[in-house]
Amino acid sequence: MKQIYLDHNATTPIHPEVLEAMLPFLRDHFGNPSSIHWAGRAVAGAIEQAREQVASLLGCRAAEIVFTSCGSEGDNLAIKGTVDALRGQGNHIITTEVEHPAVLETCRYLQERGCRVTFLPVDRRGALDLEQLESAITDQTILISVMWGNNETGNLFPLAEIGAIAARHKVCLHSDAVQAAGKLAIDVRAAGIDLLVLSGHKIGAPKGVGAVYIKNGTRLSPLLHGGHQERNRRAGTHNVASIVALGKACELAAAGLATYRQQVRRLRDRLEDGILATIPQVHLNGHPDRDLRLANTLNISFAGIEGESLLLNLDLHGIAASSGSACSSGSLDASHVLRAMGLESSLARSSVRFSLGAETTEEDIDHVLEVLPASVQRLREMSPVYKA
Ligand SMILES: Cc1ncc(COP(=O)(O)O)c(C=O)c1O
Ligand code: FES
Repeated sequence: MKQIYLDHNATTPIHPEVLEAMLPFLRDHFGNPSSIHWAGRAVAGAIEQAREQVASLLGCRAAEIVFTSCGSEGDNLAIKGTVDALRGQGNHIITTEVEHPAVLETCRYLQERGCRVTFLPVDRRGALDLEQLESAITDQTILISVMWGNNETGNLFPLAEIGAIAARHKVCLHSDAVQAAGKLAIDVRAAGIDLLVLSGHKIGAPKGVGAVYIKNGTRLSPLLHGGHQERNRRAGTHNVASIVALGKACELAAAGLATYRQQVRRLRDRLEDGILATIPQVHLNGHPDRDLRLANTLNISFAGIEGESLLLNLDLHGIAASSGSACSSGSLDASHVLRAMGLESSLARSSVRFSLGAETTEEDIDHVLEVLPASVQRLREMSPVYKA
């Protein structure tokens, strides 16, 4: 059976050129980049090259990039590191109700320890009210944290406008760009961002590596204490091969950005149009303006059925998709993102996320469009709650 992978927001396959780039660092170059001898020097240069490659994707300087073990670590570092460094200045954080758990749970953790956190609501489309954001700022506010692209709906947030607000009030701005980096153009300087997080496994590098952009001059305490790696901002011997891979993945993403967006967007729109045209009682979750969503993401609720049942059904046909985020699959709770958008709980539980990738083909999409209507129909016929 043909396998069709439409869960790229959960993780992506390693790009063949990325694998090629990292292999010598697993096989031959084993040195510790902090060592001064030949074995260390052989890998230290590769780490610095990777730093340049990541910086170039984001429009910053290499010295402003710190490597981490994943996107979640990056978000923890950005948020806890700011709160710790700016302890004397204030204790209020502004974020949104639709962040990834790496941000939400970090903020809740800090809330239990005395921080005040404002979780901004979103409207039915999943959009923020920027006036509400601005009026939430007080003289105690030390951090605004808003994601660039939402992992479940693909919704994009206007970081440049938020950057202007943050600058006006001189508040530090963090963005979780794990889903956006490598999928669309990001210029951290133009957007006025102080801290930005990305993760390797969403863009063709392996799992377990990420990076944080820390604007020159930003006050940030480290999360990991120990050695002097990463200019004292992140202790721990470098994961050399994965860092090399992340650098290569960023280089490839930067070079292929326009093609990726165009190609993936065309296929995503084909899937979206096909579903809306052939299946009754479906609800698009996310911004109706497709320009305001990640080009690869489509989130749809199929009234009357459980998203999980539909996923199992699709899986029998070799189609991999997901309901919301990978880390909460298996949980029966409706997605916090869809609930924040005001979707009633049964409709939220009937949602399925399709996230395409660079290797997705037109045949893949057509196959899904062949299988999906009959699967939905069959599940609805068995459903005690569905009314045609
Ligand atoms: C928006 C967002 N932030 C953070 C993360 C966490 O990244 P990582 O899996 O590298 O820890 C993810 C991964 O699902 C994500 O989608
Ligand atoms: S950690 Fe990846 S989806 Fe939650």
